[in-house]
Amino acid sequence: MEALDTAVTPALAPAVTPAATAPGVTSSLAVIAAEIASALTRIERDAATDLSATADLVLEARRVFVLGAGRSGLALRMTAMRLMHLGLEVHVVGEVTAPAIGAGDLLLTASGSGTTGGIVRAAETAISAGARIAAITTAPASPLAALASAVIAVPAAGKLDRSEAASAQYAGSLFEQTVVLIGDALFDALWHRSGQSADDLWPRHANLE
Ligand SMILES: O=C([C@H](O)CO)[C@H](O)[C@H](O)COP(=O)(O)O
Repeated sequence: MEALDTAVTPALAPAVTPAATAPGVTSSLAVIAAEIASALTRIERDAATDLSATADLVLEARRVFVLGAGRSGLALRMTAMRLMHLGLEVHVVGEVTAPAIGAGDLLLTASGSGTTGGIVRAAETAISAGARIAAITTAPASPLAALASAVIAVPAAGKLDRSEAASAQYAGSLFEQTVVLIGDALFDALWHRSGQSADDLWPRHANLE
């Protein structure tokens, strides 16, 4: 037990700001809520944003593949689940059951930087195979965006993404939060277009614990 304490202590050492003077969780939550609202509002006003085109690409696709690295990928998995609930054939790239992508398929990607090597290479491969790309990114001039048929440009760069950070949060946190909400907005719009009721979708929810 003593050895464990010794190992953990150095990780806690940088916390030099007394808890009483540091912003509390409630304060941080208010900042995050304001940042999300600002980023999503600015998406609506951004002429480069292609929300409707992305929804159309999803509807037109034979199958939808989703791909993102790290937290961007985790956020996009939530969208993958909802699109499956909608009745679409959806695959998470990297899962053992994901088949080869091909003509008529859509690769829906999320990358804050738009430069993550594995994502860009996968997009190039997908295009070679005849698929189309949709990209959610903070960087509309990035290599990933250049490959995409539709780009949802989110003003959500974090402190490690670019020098002119749009967010006070750590790294890609704001971007990753918006990916979840953009995915929910895509789902919501597509759900209404589908004419299905909530009851129609419910049987597609996982029933194995
Ligand atoms: O997990 C991530 C990191 O913690 C930033 O918050 C990123 O999502 C991951 O590194 C992928 O980067 P991007 O492709 O630039 O989103």
